[in-house]
Amino acid sequence: MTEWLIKGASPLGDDPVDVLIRDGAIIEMGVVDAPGATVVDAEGLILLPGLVDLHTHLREPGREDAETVLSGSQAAALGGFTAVCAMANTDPVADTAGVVEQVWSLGRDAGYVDVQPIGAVTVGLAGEQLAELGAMASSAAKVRVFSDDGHCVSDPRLMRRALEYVKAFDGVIAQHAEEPQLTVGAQMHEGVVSAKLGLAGWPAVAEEAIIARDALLAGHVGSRLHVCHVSTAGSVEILRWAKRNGWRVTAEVCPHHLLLTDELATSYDPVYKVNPPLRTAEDVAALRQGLAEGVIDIVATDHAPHSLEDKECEWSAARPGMMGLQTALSIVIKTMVESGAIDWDGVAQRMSRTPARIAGLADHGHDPAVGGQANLTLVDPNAEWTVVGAELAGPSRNTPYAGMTLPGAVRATFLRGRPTVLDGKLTEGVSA
Ligand SMILES: NC(=O)N[C@@H](CC(=O)O)C(=O)O
Ligand SMILES: [Zn+2]
Ligand SMILES: [Zn+2]
Repeated sequence: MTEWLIKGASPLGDDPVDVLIRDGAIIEMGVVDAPGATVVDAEGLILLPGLVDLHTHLREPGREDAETVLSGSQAAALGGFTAVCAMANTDPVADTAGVVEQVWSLGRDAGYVDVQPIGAVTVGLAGEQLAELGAMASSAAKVRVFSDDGHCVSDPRLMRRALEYVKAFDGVIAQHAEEPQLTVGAQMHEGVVSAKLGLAGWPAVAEEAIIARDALLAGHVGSRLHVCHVSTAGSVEILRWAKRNGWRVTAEVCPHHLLLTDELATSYDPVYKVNPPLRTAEDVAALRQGLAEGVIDIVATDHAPHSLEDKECEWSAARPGMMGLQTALSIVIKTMVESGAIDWDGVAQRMSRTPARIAGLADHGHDPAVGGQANLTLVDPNAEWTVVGAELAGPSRNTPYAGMTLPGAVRATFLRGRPTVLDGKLTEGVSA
């Protein structure tokens, strides 16, 4: 088997070392000479544990015209990820052992990242009847994260039962926090800009009310709650309160909510339409602060590719969601690292270690160390690149960052000791 020698990389920004990889594992770190090994020149590059995304939409089965497990896996590898959690809002919905096993094996065949399926909480995401959570947990896909994402589990009794049920196998319910009665017809954040544009608003309280309720429920039954795509300053306050109470609540923020605001809707370009919506500059500041403090635990992409027909249309007809896998790390560098709010260790914490722990992915989220599995990412912190929608992996191109020049570029990604990306380009993958 091929040996790989990464030369002169800086683990988490520390002093440069060489890293020798064989049979999927790191076998030596320091000043290493290995004549037979293939050398990867990593001078000036940061070495991170492979990134882990807790919130990805892969669209297969059902909307392969927008993304497949293969194309989404490739986008993930290019973005520096070694594992992604695939959301359940596919067609058919991932609400049975059969569907989650199918997605899991498609991911393994694709061979670019570990694809860990998320199971639906309710049958068909309909919010009426619990799905077969136990069967999904004991399937080959070993599901631990359950979510009706795209929809809120709004019935408090059902939410309580789901939280209680997953306790048996240390599962977690990942909630899309949106009180549906408060967002009927909503098109964008409810505020000054929506009033000016005459678009129906999605108020902050619709998110905050559900987070507060679910935190109370999770505290009451002693279960794990994860809050998806936190978007408001008020939500950060509620999470701070929940954590102070010692409840088992974790939360994620998406890159787009760390950078973009509702002002962008004045263009009426549906590329800026997303759930929850882009909020105000005050919300953006509070989210950055919450992420720096650890009140918000992780960054997750909510990568939501959509076909051209679903996105290149008028605002009200467009589907919500934006692509994010290939831009996530750069947006985090731009919003959090360049400002000094977090360092590279902080990036590893929020984009690898903690998401791996929440998802229960034992092989991921470990700092580079001798004996450990080689799931690694090499980043050039000084590179810049300009985003072009048509150059992103997969058939969709709904990126809100088109034309922006972003800092930081992924140069290589290793999955179990084999490169999925080298020199910033995809390899053949690591299947077979
Ligand atoms: N975020 C979005 O705007 N859309 C997501 C669903 C979701 O994450 O709620 C999608 O599946 O397209
Ligand atoms: Zn959602
Ligand atoms: Zn989502």
